[in-house]
Amino acid sequence: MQPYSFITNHPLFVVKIHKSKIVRKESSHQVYKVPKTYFSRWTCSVTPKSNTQTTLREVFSSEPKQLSDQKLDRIVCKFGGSSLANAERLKEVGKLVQMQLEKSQRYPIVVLSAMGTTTNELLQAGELALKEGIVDISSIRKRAYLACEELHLSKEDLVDPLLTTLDQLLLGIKFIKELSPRTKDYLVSFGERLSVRIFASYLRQSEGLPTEPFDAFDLGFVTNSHFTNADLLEESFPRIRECFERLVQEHTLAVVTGFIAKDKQGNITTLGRGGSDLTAAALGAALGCSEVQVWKDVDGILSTDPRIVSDAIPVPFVTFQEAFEMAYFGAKVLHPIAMQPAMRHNIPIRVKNSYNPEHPGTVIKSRREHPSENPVTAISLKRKCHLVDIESTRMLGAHGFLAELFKVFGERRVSIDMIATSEVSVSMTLDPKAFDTRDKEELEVELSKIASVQFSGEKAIISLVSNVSRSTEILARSMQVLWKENIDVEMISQGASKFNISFIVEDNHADAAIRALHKEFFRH
Ligand SMILES: Nc1ncnc2c1ncn2[C@@H]1O[C@H](COP(=O)(O)OP(=O)(O)O)[C@@H](O)[C@H]1O
Ligand SMILES: N[C@@H](CC(=O)OP(=O)(O)O)C(=O)O
Repeated sequence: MQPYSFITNHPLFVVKIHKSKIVRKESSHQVYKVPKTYFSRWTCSVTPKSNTQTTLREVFSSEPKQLSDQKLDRIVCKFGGSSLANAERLKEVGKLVQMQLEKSQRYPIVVLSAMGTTTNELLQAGELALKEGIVDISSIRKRAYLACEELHLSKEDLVDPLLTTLDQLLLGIKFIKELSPRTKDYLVSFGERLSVRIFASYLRQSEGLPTEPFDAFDLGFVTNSHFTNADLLEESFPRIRECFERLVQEHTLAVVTGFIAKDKQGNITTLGRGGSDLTAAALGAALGCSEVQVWKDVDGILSTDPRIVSDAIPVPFVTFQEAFEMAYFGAKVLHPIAMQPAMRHNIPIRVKNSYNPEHPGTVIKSRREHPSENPVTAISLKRKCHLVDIESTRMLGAHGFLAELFKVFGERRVSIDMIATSEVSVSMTLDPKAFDTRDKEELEVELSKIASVQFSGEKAIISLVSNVSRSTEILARSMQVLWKENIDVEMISQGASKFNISFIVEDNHADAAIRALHKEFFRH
């Protein structure tokens, strides 16, 4: 089928419309070239549902919908693991979904992560099977069974088939002694696949809602094969739209797995930790929804990590770029890439608290209507980064040095976060998540061919997401504060991003630095 094809819901015919000149003639289908006045560049195949005299003209008597520009008058509501810890929380989330339904009179599209810490437990179970030869899914089984019992659902039909397959997968890991990134993705997919089935069943049986669970890969989510951190392919967007229109009726409340997708070979992939936010934003963008709501356990995006500063305050508004900088530089609250589809299609994201639904939370939009008085919007922290100091062994100013350097990192898919250069030396920080000991050894060997290299671990990047047009003030106040705290700044990056000023400090000074800076900009 062509990517843009869709099926109309005519009562008398199954009508498949294809954006192509020629449609393969299937035995049971009559193929019609539709008159230009109805669908320019569209052809269709029509299968009568029953013996009927209805003419084609009647089938196409209404104006065709323009698939690509059409907006869907629904919102996407994503609930993360922190909102789905147990049966009680699932009931609360059920209430929030009903509230949304009453408010808008439209079924929201619900995206769910795995319940609580299931993803971590699945990964631990994989490691245990690999390293100790022990197959143990008791914590995962217990959570799923407890939820079924408390929600009065039959565990035999709902979760047992998935748990049996999970058991077999772990046995496979134990015997084959292999836990490749591909297997890891298959392993963690059980978390989201369990949660959507339990929640959809609960809403259907207890609340009488027309709910159906969907695995995101059945709704068109296609990625490349970078297992554990796969990129959503552009072709997913028209596919999602086509699948959604075909599989989800107007009166269906769809509950979709976050985080997981499939590659073109049909292997299950994941979008990176926290990737359900991206699933929600991609669905919202593909379907032209009016809003994407991301429900967490905090009152929106806070001025800094609440685990370091307990009185961090909610930020009512941030731009997409600011949210991206925050997320990329460590604020765990949102997946860094999630902003991209929403930003491209100009769909606002609202971060809300499922434990405090009355709070307005944070709105993320393209543009700020009024400049904020505070030059700093929020402070984020990325810990345990590696700092690499590289000095060219070639003569001063040799061209192509930086290009060669970046090629070494690019080939190993190691991303560089911050960078500072002088004539012959370069210092950079590396994302700890995309970098392991083997990468380090390989990088050392390759880089030593063109430069002298020194790695030092245990660094932290502190990022002030801010109005950079006030950078002199921000830098002066920040340096003063850090100087008083006796904290050395090892590197500064300012100016490259219009929304971010970053400093490198020793990791063991990071908490003190964040507290001092937060006090200076938010609590003075
Ligand atoms: N700047 C920040 N604003 C809000 N939350 C933050 C921030 N930085 C870190 N966090 C942490 O992010 C958590 C929410 O993200 P996460 O656990 O991924 O939610 P979920 O699993 O519900 O998607 C919060 O509980 C909070 O501890
Ligand atoms: N369950 C996955 C995906 C996810 O997005 O989770 P959460 O929404 O709870 O951050 C993870 O733990 O990474």
